[in-house]
Amino acid sequence: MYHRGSAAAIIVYDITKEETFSTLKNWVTELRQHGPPSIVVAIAGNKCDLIDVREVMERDAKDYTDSIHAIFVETSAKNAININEPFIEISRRIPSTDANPPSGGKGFKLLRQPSKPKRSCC
Ligand SMILES: Nc1nc2c(ncn2[C@@H]2O[C@H](COP(=O)(O)OP(=O)(O)OP(=O)(O)O)[C@@H](O)[C@H]2O)c(=O)[nH]1
Repeated sequence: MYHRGSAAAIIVYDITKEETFSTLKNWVTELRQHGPPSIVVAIAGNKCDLIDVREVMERDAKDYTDSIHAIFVETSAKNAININEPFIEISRRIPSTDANPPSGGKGFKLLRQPSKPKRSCC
């Protein structure tokens, strides 16, 4: 896992494999110990279309993610369920890096600087 300078991390487990949820907890511990202190963590329980073979209960995953203040969502990459949601929530939680935005919040125009006249030796 490479996390130096990261603003956010999404950790994915497979809801049909309990061991992937246990492994995820190790990654969270690693992130908390060595990752940036303000990193936003999102946990995605993938393959939520396979509820018949579910091994990780949604309630258990939610309780755990609440305890570590992480974003939680169950996803299905196969059926395109909740794929955008973690990204949207992450973008809400990442603090703005611009402490002094332009007044009015309407942005500003980048203007071309008048080029300095070239000096010539003769
Ligand atoms: N039913 C279902 N299958 C999925 C989903 N996402 C991935 N898969 C399938 O799971 C298998 C592994 O997908 P990969 O993208 O290779 O994921 P991986 O983490 O490398 O592999 P595993 O951990 O072994 O699942 C492939 O057969 C995918 O088609 C999903 O949301 N639902």
